[in-house]
Parts: sequence; C-alpha cells; structure tokens
Amino acid sequence: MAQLLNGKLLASQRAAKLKEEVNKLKQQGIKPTLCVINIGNDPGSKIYLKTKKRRAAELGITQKLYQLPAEVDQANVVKLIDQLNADKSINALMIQLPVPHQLNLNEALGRIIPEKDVDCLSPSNVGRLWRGDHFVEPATAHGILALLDHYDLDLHGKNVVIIGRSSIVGKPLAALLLERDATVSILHSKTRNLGEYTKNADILVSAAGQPGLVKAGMVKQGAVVVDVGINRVHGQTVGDVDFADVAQRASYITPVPGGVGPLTVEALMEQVVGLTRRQNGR
Ligand SMILES: NC(=O)C1=CN([C@@H]2O[C@H](COP(=O)(O)OP(=O)(O)OC[C@H]3O[C@@H](n4cnc5c(N)ncnc54)[C@H](OP(=O)(O)O)[C@@H]3O)[C@@H](O)[C@H]2O)C=CC1
Ligand SMILES: Nc1nc(=O)c2c([nH]1)NC[C@@H]1CN(c3ccc(C(=O)N[C@@H](CCC(=O)O)C(=O)O)cc3)C=[N+]21
Repeated sequence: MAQLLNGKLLASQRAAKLKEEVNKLKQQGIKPTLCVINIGNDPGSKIYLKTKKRRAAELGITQKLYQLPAEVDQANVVKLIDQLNADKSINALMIQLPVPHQLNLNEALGRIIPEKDVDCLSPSNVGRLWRGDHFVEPATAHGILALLDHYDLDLHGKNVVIIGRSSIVGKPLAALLLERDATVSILHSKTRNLGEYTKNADILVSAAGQPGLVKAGMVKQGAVVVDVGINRVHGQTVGDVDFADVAQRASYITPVPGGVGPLTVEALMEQVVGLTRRQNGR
C-alpha cells in the first residue's frame, strides 16, 4: 500500500512560515494584495476561489475578486487588466482558466504586466521560465515540486510522465522538471495508447480533468503517482486516478482532496509575497 503524499499538512506548515513573512512586511507598511479575475462559472475555478479566499484570510493577504459574466467582451476584460496593472495597491494579478471561447486569452494574458503576473502566463514570463531565469513560478508546478522534495523523492534522471499539456499545469511543470534533470514526457488527448508511456513512469502526474483516467494497469509497480485532477462527481471532489487500485501498486500517491490542491494555493500565496517583495525592493 502506497504512502500518502500529504499536501494538506505540508501546505499548513509552509503557511505558518509565510504568515510570519507577511507580518514582517505589514510592519513595514506593505500589504501583499492579490487580485483574481474569474470569468463565467468553471467548477474547478470555483473550488480554487474558495480555498484561496480561506488561505489568504489566514495569512493576512488581501484578495480581491472581479467576477465577470460569461458573455463579457474582450474590450472590457482588457480595460479591467489595464486598470489593475496601474493600481499600485495590487501586487499580483491572475485570470482564472478556462475563459469563455469568445475571448482572446493570449491577448489578455499578454496585457498583464510581468511584475504582477503571479501565475507566470504572460509571454515574457513563460519565456523566462523556459530559459531558467524566472522570478515567478506557476503555482501548481511549484507546489508539486515542493511536495516531492518534502518526501525526499529524487528527480535526477527519473522518467516523469505528465498527462495534460495545459499552460497552467503540464507545460510549466515540464519546464521546471527539466531544470531538475528529469526525463519528461507530456501526453494529451491525441496520444495513442497512454499506457505504453505511463508504464515507464517512475513518477506519473495526471492533470487531465478526467475521473477514472489512470487505472492500476497503467502504473509501474512502485511508481510515485501525483493526481492533479479536480473533478466533481456526485457532489464529491475526486481526481483523475482510480485511487483504491492505484494505491496498491504505487509507492507514494497524492489523495484528492488533500494532495496537490492545498499546495497550489499555498504556492500561489508564496508567489504573491515574492512579487510584493520584489516590487518593494525587499
Ligand atoms: N490540484 C490543482 O492544484 C489543480 C488542479 N487542476 C485541475 O486539473 C485538471 C486539468 O486542468 P487544466 O490543465 O487546466 O485543464 P485543460 O482542460 O486545460 O487541460 C487538460 C489536458 O489534459 C488532456 N486530456 C484530457 N483528457 C485526456 C485523456 N483522456 N487522455 C489524455 N489526455 C487528456 C488534454 O489534452 P488536449 O490538449 O489534447 O485537449 C489537455 O492537454 C482539471 O481537473 C483542473 O481542475 C488544475 C490546476 C491546478
Ligand atoms: N489561472 C489558473 N491557475 C490555476 O492554477 C487554476 C485555474 N486558473 N483555474 C482552475 C484550476 C483549478 N485549481 C485548483 C487549485 C486548488 C484546488 C484546491 O484547493 N483543492 C483542495 C480542495 C478541494 C475541495 O474542497 O473540494 C484539495 O484538493 O484538497 C482546487 C483547484 C487551480 N486552477
């Protein structure tokens, strides 16, 4: 039976340290402030908003939410971003994904000034990430690496297989893993025969958003399994991994909830504080 990678516990340990840092900044009159733009009604985004709100309040970080209707047009989104870029009281700015199809997401992301781009999605920050000279790290990827490091799971030379090629999980995680000398494969919905690849994984990461996608037969005995998926099934939050069966084969596994999710939130808050320091020369 696999050992659990307890993201919830690690997140609360890291939060205790972060809170001290926030307090120190506040003593200097600096109030870290995150601003989130959410467009429409994505269920994963809704959960993220809720958990961020709770964690920000605990840490003493101010979180502002702009909830826009699904029909909003591009001009209004761009106008809001410009306004928030110029607002000196805001240190960090992010747009929750996915956004409705009528919007030009790349244009909107390109509008966020890199200094406030806490999700690392603006073109210059994505470029820096792949060059390895970045000043902000995408929260989910940062959280996953923090979890693996906490359990002393080595990455050097390991086969890491990631299911999912999105800009918020698969791609940035691949960039950070390459920096750590892992051998990385990225699979997606057009990949033929996922199992052929996943069976070679020392570390398997699933970020597809498909409940039940990863079955025990796809997993190598003793592999580390990281489940990023957040799906709502019969009113419960479940991941992508068939947990009960896969846990019999894996050496370590993340639960959902309580695995990657809490660390994503914690890592985001760490990045908010990091950007705030940078803007204030601390
Ligand atoms: N726990 C956490 O901290 C976080 C959780 N999430 C969750 O992770 C999941 C993924 O999020 P996100 O990356 O934004 O989602 P996207 O929908 O942007 O990307 C999903 C990716 O998975 C691939 N995919 C989907 N179905 C399959 C399949 N059957 N086989 C192989 N590949 C597949 C897609 O392929 P293609 O590109 O071909 O369409 C795509 O690359 C969601 O459940 C989301 O809520 C997201 C961020 C953080
Ligand atoms: N620009 C952008 N960046 C993201 O990182 C991003 C996004 N958009 N859109 C939505 C997805 C989803 N996501 C989650 C993060 C944490 C939890 C989380 O805190 N989960 C807890 C609670 C689960 C629950 O209570 O149901 C857990 O897994 O234990 C969930 C979902 C980030 N995403």
